[in-house]
Amino acid sequence: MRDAMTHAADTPDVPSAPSAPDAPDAPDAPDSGDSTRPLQPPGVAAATAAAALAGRSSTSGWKDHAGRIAAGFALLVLAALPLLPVPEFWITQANYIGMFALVVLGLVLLTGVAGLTSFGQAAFVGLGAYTTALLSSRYGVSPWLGLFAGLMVTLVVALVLGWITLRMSGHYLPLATIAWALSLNYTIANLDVLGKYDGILGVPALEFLGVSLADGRSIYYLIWLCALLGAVAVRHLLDSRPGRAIRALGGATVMAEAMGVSTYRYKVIVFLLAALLASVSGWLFAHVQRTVNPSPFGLRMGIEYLFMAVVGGVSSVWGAFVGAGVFKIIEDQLKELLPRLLGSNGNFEIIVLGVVLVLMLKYAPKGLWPAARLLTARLQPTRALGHRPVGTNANANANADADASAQRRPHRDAVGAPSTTAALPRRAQPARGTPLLRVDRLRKQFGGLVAVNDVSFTLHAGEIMGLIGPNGAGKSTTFNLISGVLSASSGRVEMAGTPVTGWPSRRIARLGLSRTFQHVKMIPDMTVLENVALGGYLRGRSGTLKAMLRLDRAEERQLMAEAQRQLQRIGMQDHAHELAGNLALGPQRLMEIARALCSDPALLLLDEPAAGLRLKEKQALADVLRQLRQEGLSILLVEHDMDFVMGLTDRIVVMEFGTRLMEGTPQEVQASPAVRAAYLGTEH
Ligand SMILES: Nc1ncnc2c1ncn2[C@@H]1O[C@H](COP(=O)(O)OP(=O)(O)OP(=O)(O)O)[C@@H](O)[C@H]1O
Repeated sequence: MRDAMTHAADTPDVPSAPSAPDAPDAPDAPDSGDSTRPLQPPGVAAATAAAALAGRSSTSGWKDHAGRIAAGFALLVLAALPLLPVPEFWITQANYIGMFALVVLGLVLLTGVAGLTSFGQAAFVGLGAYTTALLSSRYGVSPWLGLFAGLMVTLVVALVLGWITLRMSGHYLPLATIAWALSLNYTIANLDVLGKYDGILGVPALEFLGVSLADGRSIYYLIWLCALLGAVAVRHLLDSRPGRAIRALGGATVMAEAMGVSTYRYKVIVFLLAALLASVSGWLFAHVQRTVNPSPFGLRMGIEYLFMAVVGGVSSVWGAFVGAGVFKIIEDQLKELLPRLLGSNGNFEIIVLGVVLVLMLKYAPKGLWPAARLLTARLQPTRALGHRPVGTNANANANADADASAQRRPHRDAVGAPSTTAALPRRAQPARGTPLLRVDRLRKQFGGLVAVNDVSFTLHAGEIMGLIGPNGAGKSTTFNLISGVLSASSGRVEMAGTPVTGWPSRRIARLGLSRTFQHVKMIPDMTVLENVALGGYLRGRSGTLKAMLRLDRAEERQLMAEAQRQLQRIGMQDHAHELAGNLALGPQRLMEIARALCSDPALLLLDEPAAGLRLKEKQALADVLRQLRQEGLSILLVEHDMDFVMGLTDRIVVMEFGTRLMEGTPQEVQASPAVRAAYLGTEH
């Protein structure tokens, strides 16, 4: 168990959606210290970091430049399209692509990033469309008020649905989305007031400052304004404090909770955002079509939105546009072509699209946008690759799409000027020698197995305590009970005088407890710097709206500067912009320590921090931990490397078969025949 890691760190094909680093029984992989850079004492690292950042800028500068030119060109084409003498059909297509992309953007957040699959987004489109259609056509309400009303109706319905379904896991959530997609659609189709299957006719056109948006060319700008604003807001969100928490939802919830994140709250937020984006699309749809009926809001359309997301790249913001565009254009062409080819009418395009989806899942599961990014990264001039900074690799660059990786730019700003960024406030450490952690007859049973059997000990502020014992002794389970990852069967845990037994880990984290995990838990497609910054979650305040409006930059700079500082402290600064999933096990463990330190803890729980490190790295890590102790931090560590433990700890608790065998100084423990017997597996 102890040498296990959560994923293949050197896998070149890093998934753009978070994988499952939280899985407790992840496959074992050999330790690899090769890419580990020696730990450096605090302060020595600054020059190296600056050099790495300077080296980095030439590659990313080229990419940024090319990216900006491509984006500028795309915007120019978008802006000019309605002014050009192109067929009306093109404009209609572009309008639908913009409206579809809005819904798919929600799916990028919900499914691609947060890992919550929904087949029901079309129902939210329907809520937005029907609300404005009903109010504006029957009651003469302004369509702009209809937008607001649609958003409110969607918000209420999504809140209720989210509250009921978002605690479900596995296959149950997608099944639940199918259920509510069907029931919402049938409800709409059977209400007299909504015109049943005939729907509502005579929906008025939108007007803006007295200008009618009745024709396709004039509403085009509004549709694309909404779509692009949605995309920018989603990108901003993903590149922020709440964004990092959202990106943990896809497979790192245990870790995120231990860093103080309420993962359920963020699931609800993402669900609401996706529903609201769909509702805006529905509002536009109603005023483009000037009529609504239930069929565009059914389950089939819900599946097609997911299809678009997968085609474009389910975790990629710009992939939403690619997916919507490719889907709409191919579907329309097939609708024209297939009946002519086959000589009869029918929805043959569905069959072809189904086959295309299966082939895409097989050969390009990440979607077209990430595939295009990979291709352009490969075509990148070798000159630029030659300037790649220490610690990064081509795969990191190529896979750094996730569009979630928009985050890099501000981070560079942040770490580029750490001296001008005010440091985050720090917690007052408890007085040295006072009891900080009291564990009293703590017990955990897994069925008939007593993993932790009435264990008691007290850790005092400012000391480093070791928790050792043979494999299976119950050390990691004890860690999980103390930190709230597992709930105790009985017993009591007190942190700084506060009873925390039964508290969830995010609540305990607020008291200043931070931890690392026996099996590294991280977000592999986020950079090392971002992973570490997630540790500082509780030190920030910026919420979702602030992040989407980009009003969080000052705080974000502080968080990033703090993350950079902690990386420097443990000698990992050269890896700051590398994808965490590309690190070897040793650096991943160090990254976890930096992440825990980023929370400014009073008590640090380290589960096998030295595993995967080379001798010099272990010695440097021990130096860093001693330095932390000097600064007043208290540390409880589980470790199998006896030299490391004996040279570092003040006191040691030895466990065997779930019970506390003894407690004493390193010398007392080393001299104990009982401890030796426990390790040798003999009677005592
Ligand atoms: N979730 C679980 N369900 C059932 N049994 C578990 C669970 N977690 C741990 N155990 C069992 O509890 C016992 C203690 O496990 P634990 O991981 O705490 O030991 P450890 O001292 O940390 O061992 P190692 O040094 O090998 O990591 C083991 O027998 C283990 O198989």
